[in-house]
Amino acid sequence: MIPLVQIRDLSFHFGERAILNHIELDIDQGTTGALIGPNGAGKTTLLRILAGTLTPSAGEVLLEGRSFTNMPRRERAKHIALVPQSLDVPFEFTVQQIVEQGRTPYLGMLRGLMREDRIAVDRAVDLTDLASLRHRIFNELSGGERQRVKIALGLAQQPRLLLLDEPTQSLDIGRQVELIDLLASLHHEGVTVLASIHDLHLVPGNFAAVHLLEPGQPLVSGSPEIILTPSQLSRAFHCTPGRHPLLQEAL
Ligand SMILES: Nc1ncnc2c1ncn2[C@@H]1O[C@H](COP(=O)(O)OP(=O)(O)OP(=O)(O)O)[C@@H](O)[C@H]1O
Repeated sequence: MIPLVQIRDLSFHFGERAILNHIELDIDQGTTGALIGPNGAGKTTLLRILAGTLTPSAGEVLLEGRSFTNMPRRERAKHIALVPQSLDVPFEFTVQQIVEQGRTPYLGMLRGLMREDRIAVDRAVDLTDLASLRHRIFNELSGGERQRVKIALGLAQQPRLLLLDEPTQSLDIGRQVELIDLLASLHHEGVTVLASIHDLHLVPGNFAAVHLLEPGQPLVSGSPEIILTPSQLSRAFHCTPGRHPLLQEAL
């Protein structure tokens, strides 16, 4: 079966600086992947390329074998949604209004929200347990509450691939577990998930595949048992073995 997404020999430069070099990656339909790597390795950059908000300098991204780069932006947004690290909301938008923005790719010039749009928004609100916050102002929410709103916004797009950029950032441990449970329920609904993540202890048991990105290096992919070894992590994160609990024994 053809992978949902294929990244082929992809490189990316910011000006003269090479950030991603010759990246190869297949993402199979219905899988959950964790994208890990040290600060500055290019995880956000890779997610943004996958979401279509950055264009690769070389190589290509294929969605079910079709060029993703040449697909109209609106069409791309129906397949792949990115939950960013932060969301700047300049006005006093409510949670409901923000989540409704996820329907933008489906709206025509003269077409407001239709029944199917409201169903998708309600479903996203339910999955992220936001019903009680629906009428609150986004900018007045806590970091953890905002995180759930960003995810609901992505879910309202009804993507086949949901990308999340450090989704556990600013979540307490209870909310981290809720997030992991939410990703598991999305997985059961057939949504493919790729999340960049620094909390490596959350990876085993919750993500089937791990993709390790080091600056300027090819992406290394495998199961958590293969990738999350003390020797591999201490090399990738430039940390002496034994100096961090995660580097003392396999996760
Ligand atoms: N707009 C930009 N212009 C120039 N360089 C940039 C720009 N955005 C990011 N970079 C650089 O690209 C590199 C990769 O950044 P990126 O945010 O993708 O890394 P990351 O792996 O997500 O890091 P972190 O774990 O710290 O979030 C970094 O060195 C960063 O400074």
